[in-house]
Amino acid sequence: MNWSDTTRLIVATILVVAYLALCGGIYLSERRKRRQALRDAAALRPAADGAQPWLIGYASQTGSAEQLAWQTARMLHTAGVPTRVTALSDISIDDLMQSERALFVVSTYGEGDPPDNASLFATKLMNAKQALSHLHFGVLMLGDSHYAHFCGFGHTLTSWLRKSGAQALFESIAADNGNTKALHTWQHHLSHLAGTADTPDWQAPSYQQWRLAARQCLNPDSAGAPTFHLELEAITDEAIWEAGDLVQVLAPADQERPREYSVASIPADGRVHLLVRQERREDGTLGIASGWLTEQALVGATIDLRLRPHSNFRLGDNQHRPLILIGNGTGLAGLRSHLKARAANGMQRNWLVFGERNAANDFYYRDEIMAWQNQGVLERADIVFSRDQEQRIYVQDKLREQAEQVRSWLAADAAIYVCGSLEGMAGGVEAALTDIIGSTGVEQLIEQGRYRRDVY
Ligand SMILES: Cc1cc2nc3c(=O)[nH]c(=O)nc-3n(C[C@H](O)[C@H](O)[C@H](O)COP(=O)(O)O)c2cc1C
Repeated sequence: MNWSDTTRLIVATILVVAYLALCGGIYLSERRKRRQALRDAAALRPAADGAQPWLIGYASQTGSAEQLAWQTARMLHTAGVPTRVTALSDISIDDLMQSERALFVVSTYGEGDPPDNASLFATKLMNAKQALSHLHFGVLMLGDSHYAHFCGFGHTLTSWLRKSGAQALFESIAADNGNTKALHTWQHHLSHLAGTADTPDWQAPSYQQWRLAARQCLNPDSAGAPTFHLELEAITDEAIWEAGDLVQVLAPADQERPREYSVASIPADGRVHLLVRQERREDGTLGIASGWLTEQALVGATIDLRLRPHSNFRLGDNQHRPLILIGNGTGLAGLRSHLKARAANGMQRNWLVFGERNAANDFYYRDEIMAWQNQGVLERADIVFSRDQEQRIYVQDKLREQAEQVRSWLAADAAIYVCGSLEGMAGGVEAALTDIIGSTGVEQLIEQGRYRRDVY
């Protein structure tokens, strides 16, 4: 064996060992998660006497309703009431026929629409009256009264249950932005039903202090509103999050209404990155939260922030699949965190379809995106600038143009992640996908967890 053969052997051995260590790491982390899930389920297992579990269904986009559903289950469990917690889309008509008591914790999106993980339930079960006279139910409706259809889906669900003959255990409760009084009313009803004394209030979400470490305008001279890249450092606790997660920020001028932003970085960056567009109201004044983050707070200022796990938009089971990442404007934030995670994990089957106005001013993170293309982290990138040519083109037009590619990526088991504006983009993308793979195809993607959205 000559010298270069020995070197090759050493390098090959190191690569094999590194690969085995990586596989081992993934295996251990998956095993930890599985064990935690089993522990959660075991803690809430039905009582041995065969008592009928209460069904607790949640409809949740960004996790608040899901979290409250689990809190509800834990509280009932403590009182000796067995429960079964599940997303609305996983509830069948048989589940409802076999349950005597069901509690629903549901949020609302769009124009009074259900969150994605309830859309199948809404289209398949709620499209007709069912025979549910045996069922007793309670509904906690999460929403935001700034929207025209406040708690719209909660109300639609309540009236469908009533029309189907189910009996309300109490009036459905509307919680405006997680309002503590409404949550207390819900807890009070639960205690009463479970036959326990009122339990202590659930804690209002706690915020941590973060330092605004850097801020940069990404689109000087843009025809659109200024958009900023922000970097924040945790002052107190160690920060834990995953690609796809969100933050909630409290602006000093409005401590009642936190604003949500998608995180644009991964923990390995050491900082939470945000992509924030500066909003201006019609009278020319700055938006409360975006004005605070992009202008009034000085670099070095303390920001009240909390990280929110966004289970619907994390990679989860999709981490081994090819990804089609679609978005516009500040939606690039959520896609960037995924691309960073993919680059760190050596996953190269990624296709970015991103839209903004003009290449000259609005190509956020251009160098990074080009570098990902050169390094092969992005197998394909279609950056669409709507106003760089006579005829406006958008991400949905690009998808239609690339229909064959979309079909071939989906045939290779790809998952689709959409981040950005609800108005125009999200609906346009869904219509394009429906044209390309049919409505049954889209439904199947949703059912398989391969169509995830973080839209606002
Ligand atoms: C893009 C977007 C659209 C929303 N649309 C509505 C709406 O039409 N009506 C409403 O009451 N609340 C609306 N909300 C507020 C959510 O329902 C509310 O924040 C809820 O607590 C989210 O719960 P979740 O984390 O379980 O999804 C909207 C929130 C966002 C971000």
